[in-house]
Amino acid sequence: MWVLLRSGYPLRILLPLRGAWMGRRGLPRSLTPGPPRRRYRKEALPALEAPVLPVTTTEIRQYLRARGIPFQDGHSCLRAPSPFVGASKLKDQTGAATSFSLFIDKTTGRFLCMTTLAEGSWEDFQASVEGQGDGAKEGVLLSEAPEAEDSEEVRRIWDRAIPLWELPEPEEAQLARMMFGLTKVTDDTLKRFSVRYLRPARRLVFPWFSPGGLGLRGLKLLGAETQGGGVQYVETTIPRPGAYHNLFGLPLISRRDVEVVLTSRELDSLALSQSTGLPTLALPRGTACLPPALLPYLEQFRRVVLWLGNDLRSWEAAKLFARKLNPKRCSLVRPGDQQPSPLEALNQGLNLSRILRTALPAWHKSIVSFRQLREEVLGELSNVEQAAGVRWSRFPDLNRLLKGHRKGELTVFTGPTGSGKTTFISEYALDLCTQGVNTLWGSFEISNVRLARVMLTQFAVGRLEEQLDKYDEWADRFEDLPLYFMTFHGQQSIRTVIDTMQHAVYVYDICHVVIDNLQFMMGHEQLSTDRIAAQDYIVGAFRKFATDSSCHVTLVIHPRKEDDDKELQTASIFGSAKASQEADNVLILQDRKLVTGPGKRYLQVSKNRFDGDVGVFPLEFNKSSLTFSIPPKSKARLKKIKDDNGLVAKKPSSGKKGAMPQISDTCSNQARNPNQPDFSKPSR
Ligand SMILES: Nc1ncnc2c1ncn2[C@@H]1O[C@H](COP(=O)(O)OP(=O)(O)OP(=O)(O)O)[C@@H](O)[C@H]1O
Repeated sequence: MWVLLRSGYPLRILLPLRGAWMGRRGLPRSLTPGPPRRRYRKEALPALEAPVLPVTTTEIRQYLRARGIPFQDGHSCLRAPSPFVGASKLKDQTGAATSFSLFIDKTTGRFLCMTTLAEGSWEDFQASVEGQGDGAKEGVLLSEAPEAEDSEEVRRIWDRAIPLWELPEPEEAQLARMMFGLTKVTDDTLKRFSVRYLRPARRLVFPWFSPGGLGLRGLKLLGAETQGGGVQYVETTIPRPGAYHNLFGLPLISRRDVEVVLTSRELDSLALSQSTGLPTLALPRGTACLPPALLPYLEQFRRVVLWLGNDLRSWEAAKLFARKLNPKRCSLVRPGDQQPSPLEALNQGLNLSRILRTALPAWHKSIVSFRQLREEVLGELSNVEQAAGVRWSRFPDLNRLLKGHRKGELTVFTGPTGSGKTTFISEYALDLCTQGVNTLWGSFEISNVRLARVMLTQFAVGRLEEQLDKYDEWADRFEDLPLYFMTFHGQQSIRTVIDTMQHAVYVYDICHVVIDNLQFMMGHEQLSTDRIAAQDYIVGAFRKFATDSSCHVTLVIHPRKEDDDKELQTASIFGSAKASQEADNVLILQDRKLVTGPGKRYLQVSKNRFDGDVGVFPLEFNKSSLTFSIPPKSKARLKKIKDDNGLVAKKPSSGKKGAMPQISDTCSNQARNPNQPDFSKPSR
């Protein structure tokens, strides 16, 4: 897990959260057996509190021009001669392709020198340029020492793994092929991609070679387990996922290749390469993210086809990644019965080249006709469950009402002061994050350490103070969640916050931003009319961000002062009606007793733009785990329906659509007792 470090302005500095509080387990973020990956840094790191100004593509260009540095415009990067390549080496190189070996990310300014593998921030680059004639004087090229522990492990596993066709027992080889769906993948294909098999663990082993084939930098191990008639794949990477930046298949790409097919699994790339002969690369973390660090390796391609899988999530990911890669050069293979994942297509005897020809351009004009939309509409209709978004595993009632958590929406959340808003929203976001929703937190009121402590307690569903020996175990698991924190504290300008969010979407493929709370962006306006106007502006900015970035924003807003004996309503949200109008969902944490029940808090869904279902359900706070999701078993659940003017008791209902709870292993005691009254949906 990483922290976005604030420095007054958007952030291009990243630190592992471990440094701040995770502590002891020192697994490496970057592993470099083989030639070390070099990271360029200034002699003194910038002080964390010093402002780091945001950079734009225009500024990067202006800077390069002003310094007389020639550059070429690429798809996601600018290319320039590398100051990190020795002069003699440069002289030997004639073509621009080799001498322009520095790739500068147009959005972040980060650079990578393909020749030396030096990398760093835009400030690092400027420092090296300004320190010239001898660029290395101003700074130090740091060879990141390979973590001995990991390199040894990589080497040990790799040496013990053997090619599938060298397995002594034909039955074992046959079984392994069947488990991984590789019965139609030839030995030759496995050989070309250097895939091995680790017998004792029954894992396929995919290597990560340094560019240029100079050494082994890491591994991915893939296990296959049968589950309910299907196969469940389990992945382990060394180094751990955050530092595993392997584009599997890269050593097979030639400089002259101008087209590539990106897949989300190594197995898919094997199938594609074998049946189409086209260059193909597998993304290191599937549909979860496309780290910008990989973009320089994809610059050479004039056409990129994304064929990421056969579900709506893969389709959404493909659209997001295409934005980063430059949609004008991207085409997307749409999931469908006749267009499953590449490996399945191979196994079903489908023609993969023909499927690739059906790929749709990612570039959309501003005005489209229904003809261009009809396939998307069909996709949504035939995948209603997936279109409803990611379902909570701890809050079945939220699934019942909201149906799921969808990209591009704005959720406004309110509740009385001190009622537990932060605590609840922390668990609500954590639940999604554990299911792979990349999450960015903006906690302006409580420190990240405090927040992380609450979240970790909720994650472990128990008090860690009393079992510190388990701390590392939980912390390690927690650290692998796609969870990031902005380090803002106290008042912030909305521009800075939105810039940071945009940066995080680009760098970490963030799909959910939680802002706690909006009042910290309102400045110090004293007049209430100014405050309301400021709030409207901020809500509008978050709305626009959610839509433009296809990212869900959950915004905590304080309520206006109300009589203590009144329930909060949508109209109780501080400010004008703008917040509730712009919001797709409005959630209210009520801390008054239900009229007929024992619950102390309950959650009210008072607006749901997706399908209109609104209603309430009780929340039982568990003080030791700080969770709301595990109610005491014995208590009767009472029912209410929501009406914006107050709460009205309603009879239990049964057999409602979407009433099935989602049960996870952390909340299996949540399964609803059919004899207990259900909570309602309601009136609209
Ligand atoms: N249902 C609850 N019952 C008792 N204590 C609770 C409950 N929910 C949260 N708490 C505790 O109350 C304290 C305040 O909770 P929290 O910070 O989540 O409230 P909040 O509504 O976000 O506050 P604020 O209005 O100041 O932003 C925390 O110590 C939390 O553990």
